[in-house]
Amino acid sequence: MAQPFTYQVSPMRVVFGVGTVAQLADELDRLGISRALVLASRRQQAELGDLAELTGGRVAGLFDGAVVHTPVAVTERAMEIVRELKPDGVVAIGAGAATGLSKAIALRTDLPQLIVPTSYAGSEMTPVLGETVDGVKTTQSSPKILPEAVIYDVNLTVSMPEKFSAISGLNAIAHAAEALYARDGNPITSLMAEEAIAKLASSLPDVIARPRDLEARSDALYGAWLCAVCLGTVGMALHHKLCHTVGALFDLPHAETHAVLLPHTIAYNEPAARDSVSRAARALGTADAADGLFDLSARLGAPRSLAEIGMPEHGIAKAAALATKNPYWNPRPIEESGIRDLLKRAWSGSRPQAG
Ligand SMILES: NC(=O)C1=CN([C@@H]2O[C@H](COP(=O)(O)OP(=O)(O)OC[C@H]3O[C@@H](n4cnc5c(N)ncnc54)[C@H](O)[C@@H]3O)[C@@H](O)[C@H]2O)C=CC1
Ligand SMILES: O=C(O)/C=C\C(=O)CC(=O)O
Repeated sequence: MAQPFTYQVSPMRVVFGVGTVAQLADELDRLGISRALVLASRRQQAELGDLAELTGGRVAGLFDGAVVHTPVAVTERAMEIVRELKPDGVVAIGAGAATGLSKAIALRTDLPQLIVPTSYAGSEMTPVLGETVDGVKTTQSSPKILPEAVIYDVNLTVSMPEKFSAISGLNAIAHAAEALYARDGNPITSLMAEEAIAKLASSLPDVIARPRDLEARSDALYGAWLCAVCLGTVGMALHHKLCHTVGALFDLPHAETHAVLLPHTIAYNEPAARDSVSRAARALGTADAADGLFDLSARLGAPRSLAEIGMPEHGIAKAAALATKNPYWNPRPIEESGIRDLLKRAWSGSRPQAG
């Protein structure tokens, strides 16, 4: 018998393809944006050329100070520019850091947002924003945070360094993997999650081998988009909570933290969500999802230990205590001693175990 479920689709326009950034001016018109604040790094500005030309003159100003984990101090600097220039919309061209800043501005102003993602992080599809103050990330969800439109241009992902592409792809896979056992999961999201994991698991090795291959890049971006839809549709669980806790506490790189922790959090949850986790294994083409993810990381040359990405060993106990203080819903009860053991294994890069 089918499980009862609720399924709600986000009001979001998506344009996907190769060279789609050329449609930026048309998409701005659709949203009624004629004076955009553009959030883009110098590297992206150089890659895109003349932004005034690309947007048909619809630029009020530029801000290139977005950083990972959306610190409120950076948002306040950007808000000064918003108050000064009075733009009628925000355009973020960049990876998750630029998207996070755009969402933080939209939360405060309700300005419409158009996002052009350049990594596989997936924030552009979600009404979720995590903001950081003094090493603590607080996550909230609001319809104001959800971007109105997204242009996925495969060309803009080609410059993503190979190693970061793999790591960012594992961040995306985490969204789909957790969607399979989400409390508010539903059949459509699960179908997308399986397809997403399979697409990324098969395309990421090709992206590493041939980073300029548009077919591999296109498959990876398509998989990342599906993962992002999953994250935008259902709630997060232990894996995301743990990443946010250790990421903000020790200022760890976001996607790398996901890549290291994913096999361990999936192993922890597997005894309580066998059917869902077996769908992830099927998508990976392995008998065991946690082992399959651990092996995929090795194959992609992604980091496999928290030590390697800068977490101090003495931080394990503090992180376990913090992660269990205000936990997200999770299929398996979140127990501090179990999480401490999980973090010990992830810190040293040991093979995942249910614990
Ligand atoms: N709220 C949400 O739903 C989500 C939020 N996030 C947030 O996004 C942030 C992480 O985003 P990421 O994309 O992982 O990292 P990021 O935005 O920090 O970018 C990482 C690095 O990759 C480089 N890069 C990205 N795309 C590139 C390209 N095409 N060519 C060359 N270099 C490129 C960037 O310049 C940067 O140096 C975090 O703050 C995280 O919390 C991530 C996923 C979902
Ligand atoms: O961890 C993720 O990839 C998903 C959500 C967030 O990063 C939340 C945020 O900090 O914006």
